[in-house]
Amino acid sequence: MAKVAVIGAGSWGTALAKVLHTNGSQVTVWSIVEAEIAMLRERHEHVDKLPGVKLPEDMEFTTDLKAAVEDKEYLILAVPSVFTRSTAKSMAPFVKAGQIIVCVAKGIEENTLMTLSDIVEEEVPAAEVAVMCGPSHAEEVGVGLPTTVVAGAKKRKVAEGVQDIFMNEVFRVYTSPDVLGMELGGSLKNVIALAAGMADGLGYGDNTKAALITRGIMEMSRLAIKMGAKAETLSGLTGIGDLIVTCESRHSRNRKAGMLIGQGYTMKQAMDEVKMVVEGVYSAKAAIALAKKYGVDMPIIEEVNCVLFEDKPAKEAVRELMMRDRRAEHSALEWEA
Ligand SMILES: NC(=O)C1=CN([C@@H]2O[C@H](COP(=O)(O)OP(=O)(O)OC[C@H]3O[C@@H](n4cnc5c(N)ncnc54)[C@H](O)[C@@H]3O)[C@@H](O)[C@H]2O)C=CC1
Ligand SMILES: O=C(CO)COP(=O)(O)O
Repeated sequence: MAKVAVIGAGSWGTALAKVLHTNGSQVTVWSIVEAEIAMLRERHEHVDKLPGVKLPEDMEFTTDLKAAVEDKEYLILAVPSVFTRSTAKSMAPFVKAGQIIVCVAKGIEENTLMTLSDIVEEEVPAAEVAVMCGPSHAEEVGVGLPTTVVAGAKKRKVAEGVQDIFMNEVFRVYTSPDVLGMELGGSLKNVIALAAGMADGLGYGDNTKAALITRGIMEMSRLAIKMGAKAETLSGLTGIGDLIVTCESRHSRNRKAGMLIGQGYTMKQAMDEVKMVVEGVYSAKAAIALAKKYGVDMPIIEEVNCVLFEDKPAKEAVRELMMRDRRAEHSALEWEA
């Protein structure tokens, strides 16, 4: 039986805590939000963020970070990306060499352009750092619908350890050494999902959605590969797989926020309405900064930035994408002489 703490009690942390407990781990859930812990203790259910998913009576809930972190083999870091650094910094004094921190959030830090695992390595040098992501909405994981994800780490042993504690007959976990590719896939897809949602909100159709997903994965891949990620990762679960689920699913927070913006809500109104974290809004500026730094063309992500931060109407953004200079689909393909 592994001793595990889930740090962050939003919808994802709660769903993963349930998976770990089902698999026989002893699970402690920590949140900085006292009212959330009080609710979890009393109701054994996150009634706001994951209603209908009952948590076991012997799961512990605490606001005491030291107690949560100490003596645990695995620390599952499930706070939204904007709180990753502050939470990691607060955990650092309690983390001992060899404890494994698994980053399950998705994002790129706006001012440093760092991935979340890099932030955790910087803040908690004693820890071994892993990531886990893929096409996995909490609402479906919480009720045990078959789901596949990938556990990533530089060392195979660490990734396989994460695979061991999470894997079961409805939660299949692959492993990968391409942590960078996984994290870029998981973060950039949220920005494309905002665009897909905007298309839905504008009343556009399946053709538009397919175009955004296909051209979206191309621009995500262009950047990720230039940064050193592997092409296979972008065409796997944490790339195209996660992009498909987030652009299509009724559970997707980013798609929903985009849809509201497409219907005329402001970014702030849309984020308030979704009530859970809309990571694409935070990753959008970082994505465009990385595109500039690495000299990569990312037209969809550029237009999403214009809609979010420059009040460009979503309809106008789609028109501009459609009216870009004509070109070949794959510029590297050669023509007959
Ligand atoms: N919900 C999902 O289906 C999935 C979410 N993720 C990722 O997991 C991360 C967390 O997402 P959700 O659980 O959906 O978010 P959420 O919006 O449901 O939960 C946010 C939680 O953050 C915590 N929090 C609030 N303020 C904080 C602070 N100042 N410091 C530290 N923690 C604080 C609280 O526990 C709060 O419930 C995101 O990066 C998301 O992209 C990844 C896969 C699936
Ligand atoms: O990353 C996630 C699911 O894989 C959560 O983000 P969305 O809810 O926007 O899809």
